[in-house]
Amino acid sequence: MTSQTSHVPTADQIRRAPKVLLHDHLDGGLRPGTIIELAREQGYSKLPETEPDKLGIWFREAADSGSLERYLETFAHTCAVMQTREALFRVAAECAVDLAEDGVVYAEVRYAPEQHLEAGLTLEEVVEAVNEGFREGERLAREAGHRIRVGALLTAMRHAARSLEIAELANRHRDDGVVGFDIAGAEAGFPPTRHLDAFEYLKRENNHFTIHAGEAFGLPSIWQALQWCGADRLGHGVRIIDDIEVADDGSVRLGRLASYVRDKRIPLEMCPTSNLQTGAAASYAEHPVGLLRKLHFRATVNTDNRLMSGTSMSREFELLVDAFDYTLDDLQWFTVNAMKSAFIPFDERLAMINDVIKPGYAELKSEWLFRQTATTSASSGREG
Ligand SMILES: O=c1[nH]cnc2c1ncn2[C@@H]1O[C@H](CO)[C@@H](O)[C@H]1O
Ligand SMILES: [Zn+2]
Repeated sequence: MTSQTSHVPTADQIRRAPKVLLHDHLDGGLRPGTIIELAREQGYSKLPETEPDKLGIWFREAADSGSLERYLETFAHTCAVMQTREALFRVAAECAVDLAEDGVVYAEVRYAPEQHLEAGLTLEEVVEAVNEGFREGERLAREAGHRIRVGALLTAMRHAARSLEIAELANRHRDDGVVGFDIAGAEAGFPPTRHLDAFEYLKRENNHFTIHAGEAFGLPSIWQALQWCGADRLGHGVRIIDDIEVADDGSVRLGRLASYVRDKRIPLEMCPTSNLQTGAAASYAEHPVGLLRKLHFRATVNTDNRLMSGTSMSREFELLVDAFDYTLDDLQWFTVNAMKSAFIPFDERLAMINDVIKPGYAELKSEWLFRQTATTSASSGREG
């Protein structure tokens, strides 16, 4: 057994590996059982299923439509039950606990405050309830022996007209658990430049933002997000491969935009399963993350919506290990990339990399040594 093959991670090692998640929607990650309980408490009667397993399957299948617009329709049910302080607190706490159990040590979780005002909460109250929920989830995770830190990203919906207001909200709460801003929703027909005032405001405030771009629409969306809006990161960004040519002899030519993305180390928040469901990629093996990792783009791996995709960080890593034969070194590379790209201060990112991520992977990588010793002594014992 060579050390190289020993480093092909097992499912158990992937789960125990420290992981960093930059792109996860709070309203796309509820436990099915929680949705059912909240719906019952709140008198919401439109759920398509009332048994947790069936509801989980319903979300996955409904999200498998091949279209981003149809995929997004499923969020009507999750948002419907996230309209009170108690519900937001519970969903946020469970999110932190679930991520921690899956081995995520740092997460930026996003949601759109404007979608949680139907029962009379103010934007401020929504942010406070979610922040309190994340703190509670971090505490519960610690009690269960896990360490996780969760930051919030406030999303504005790109079809709506509240982005400046949401950007101001994010800025007001920047020292209080909100680490940045995002825009999401249907991409085609809603270019990021519609929200230029919000992005310009955040830049003047020296604040951070990511933009969903290059998922359901191609290079022009990525170009606008970077060169007009000044995004720090790209949500998905998979269509950047439209600006990369791979010749038959394997040589690669990057266009101007792809070169810029790689040269400037623009982080790509890639979400493989979500991309298969919305039609942005055809299969795991053909997912652009494979090529982008080889070309040393600042690629990261993410869940997007754990409920709609029936996934977790560990599962996304497992699927990529199957598709691309990734080793623990590759998973560490994605994880360090993600931590470098987080919106928390540099010294804290560095400490997470040096004190949590690298030691965690080093520990996992050393395990094969001990397994081999045990096998050898057992077999020599039998022979003797
Ligand atoms: O992959 C995606 N692309 C674009 N928008 C999305 C995606 N996943 C979720 N949302 C949208 O973001 C809102 C806030 O969390 C969700 O309600 C959903 O409408
Ligand atoms: Zn997303």
